Amino acid sequence: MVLASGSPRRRELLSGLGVPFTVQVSGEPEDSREADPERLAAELALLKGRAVAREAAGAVVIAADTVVAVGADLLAKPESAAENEVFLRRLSGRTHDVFTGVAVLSGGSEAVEVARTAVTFRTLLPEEIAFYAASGEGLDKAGGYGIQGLGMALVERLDGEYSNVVGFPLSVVTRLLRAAGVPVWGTLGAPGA
Ligand SMILES: Cc1cn([C@H]2C[C@H](O)[C@@H](COP(=O)(O)OP(=O)(O)OP(=O)(O)O)O2)c(=O)[nH]c1=O
Repeated sequence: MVLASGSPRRRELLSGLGVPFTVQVSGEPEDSREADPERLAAELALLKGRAVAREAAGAVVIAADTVVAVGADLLAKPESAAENEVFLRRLSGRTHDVFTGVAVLSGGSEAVEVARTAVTFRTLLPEEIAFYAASGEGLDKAGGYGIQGLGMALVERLDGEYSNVVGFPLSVVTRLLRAAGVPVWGTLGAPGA
């Protein structure tokens, strides 16, 4: 199995599934004009997977992409602490959606699925926004926060899978890998599950 991702969070979560893997990142920039966040997450996950599958014949390749959507806006990774503050002001006191697309490619077949989690932020004080942005934690993360870190303190409520927000929805990952013949936690599961 090959993980087509440079994300340390994905590596860590995949490590827990009991299946050996290597990491290979294509380095090709992903590009899409898709405006719908769910379809975008699926498309980018597939593009990342395909770029690596071309160079990893015979392997099962898994890739993912996380998209944060608030209203009609998509929040990518903030490029500076100042932009991170703008993102946090946008997220404060409201609910946004986190979509992660997971693509599994093996032997010429492709499967892709998207998980969605609704995340509600509490209303943040301006000082809290400045403090969190200055920590730098949000800079390499879609939406500008990390729920697995200090960013946990920003979140009031979750509706959906936690691991999806971290960037690797384990229910989807497990299902797609088993369907591709990878024995997650030592089993392929019930037939047709
Ligand atoms: C919202 C949120 C995002 N993130 C991360 C998950 C992803 O790593 C990142 C979204 O960017 P992605 O483009 O999905 O992934 P990536 O660039 O980190 O890695 P690669 O393309 O090589 O697979 O944001 C968190 O770690 N915690 C969070 O709470």
